[in-house]
Amino acid sequence: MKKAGQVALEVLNIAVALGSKTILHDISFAAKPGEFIGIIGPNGVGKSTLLRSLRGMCAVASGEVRMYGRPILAMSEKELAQHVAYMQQEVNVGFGFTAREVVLTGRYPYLKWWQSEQKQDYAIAQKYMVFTGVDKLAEKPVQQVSGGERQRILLAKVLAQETPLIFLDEPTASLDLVYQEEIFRYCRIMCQEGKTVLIIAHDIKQAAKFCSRLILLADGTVLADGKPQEVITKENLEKAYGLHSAVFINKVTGNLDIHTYEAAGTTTRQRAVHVIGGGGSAGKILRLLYESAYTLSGGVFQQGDTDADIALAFGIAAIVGQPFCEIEKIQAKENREKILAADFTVLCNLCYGQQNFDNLEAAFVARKLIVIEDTPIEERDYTGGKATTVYRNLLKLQQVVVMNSQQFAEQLAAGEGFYPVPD
Ligand SMILES: Nc1ncnc2c1ncn2[C@@H]1O[C@H](COP(=O)(O)OP(=O)(O)OP(=O)(O)O)[C@@H](O)[C@H]1O
Repeated sequence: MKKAGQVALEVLNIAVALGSKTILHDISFAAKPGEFIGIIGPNGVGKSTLLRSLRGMCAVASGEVRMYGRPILAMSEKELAQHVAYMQQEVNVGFGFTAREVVLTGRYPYLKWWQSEQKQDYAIAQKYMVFTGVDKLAEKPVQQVSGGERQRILLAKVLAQETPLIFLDEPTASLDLVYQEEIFRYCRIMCQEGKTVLIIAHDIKQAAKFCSRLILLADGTVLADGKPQEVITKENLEKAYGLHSAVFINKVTGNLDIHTYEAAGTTTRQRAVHVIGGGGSAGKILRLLYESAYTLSGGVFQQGDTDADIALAFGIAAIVGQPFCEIEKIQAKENREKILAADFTVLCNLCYGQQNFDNLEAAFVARKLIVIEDTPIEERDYTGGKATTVYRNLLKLQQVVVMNSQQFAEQLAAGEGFYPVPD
């Protein structure tokens, strides 16, 4: 008997072995009605095994699984099927069955052995075929529908089971982007109606966009469990997938986004570089240097500026000032300290106004300075010529090397350094 406010699913310290191999261990979590939980993790980590165990299709070596307070081992197959509908990764749909017949099989937990489907079962099947947009295919043999349509027919079947819990094992595999999003949207609607959905997903960005919670598996257990932004961090992605990444909020979509990159030859961070930028001038330079394993600092950027966002995404120590304000004394001082502490400094192709003029003056203290020049200084000078004069004086200094950002990228990739002596 389900009661309001009850936990839908409890997983109490389970371990699962297949043959002699322990696949999962120390797994505990609880799921409430209305939660949309994405299960993510690398290939072979045990996501399908976990879902099968929670459905009672794979025995647990220790621990217990409960649905609405009842241990699943105490439930009959029919009772279980009234609690949870499960869409497996590989489903063999019987040859010659129409879409409607397939969806109607979702009603079997409610039929007595002597009964065939009733009028009401047909109505329920119809309702979910409409919901997943396959009602027009009702009389078509499932062998004659597309992969995407087939997935939606199978989803309608799972929904026709009308269970409070729904488990989906990669329901979006082999679907195009539109169908993938649709399945996630259907799930979100179902959760808003009070169901609990557990979905195995490989597309982390999509899972983060739609799921209310993510469970990340690694090394046979739960590495992280929480809201998408708590689970999808560069540290967790590195631990679980061995993936080097920057995690950030995409300003265009407003969604969590991930930038992945190949790690440089060395995993230990090498020489220290300070990047003077702002207004988006430093983004590419910061990314290139970070991916080449330099230890970075940057500034003085302005809050809300993409350079500040990029620094945040990569976990780079950045000096960030208030937008539309002159660089404050304390930030100017910190900027110079970082420049002095760095092995070399990069002055990006930034535009100068009164507010950020100190960024140009600070560059004079650099012992080694690379000046990125993609556009002539005159086109970037909003100080009435003052910045141009100071910039020209800067370029006369012996420690200054001038190049455009393309040359910078090429020299960095070549790994030869920027100076005749090591940087
Ligand atoms: N019958 C079996 N006997 C022994 N080991 C098995 C068996 N079935 C699967 N495994 C192993 O169990 C581990 C977990 O498999 P599982 O399919 O649960 O992983 P997964 O995370 O769902 O993978 P994927 O992302 O590739 O679908 C894998 O290492 C797999 O090789």
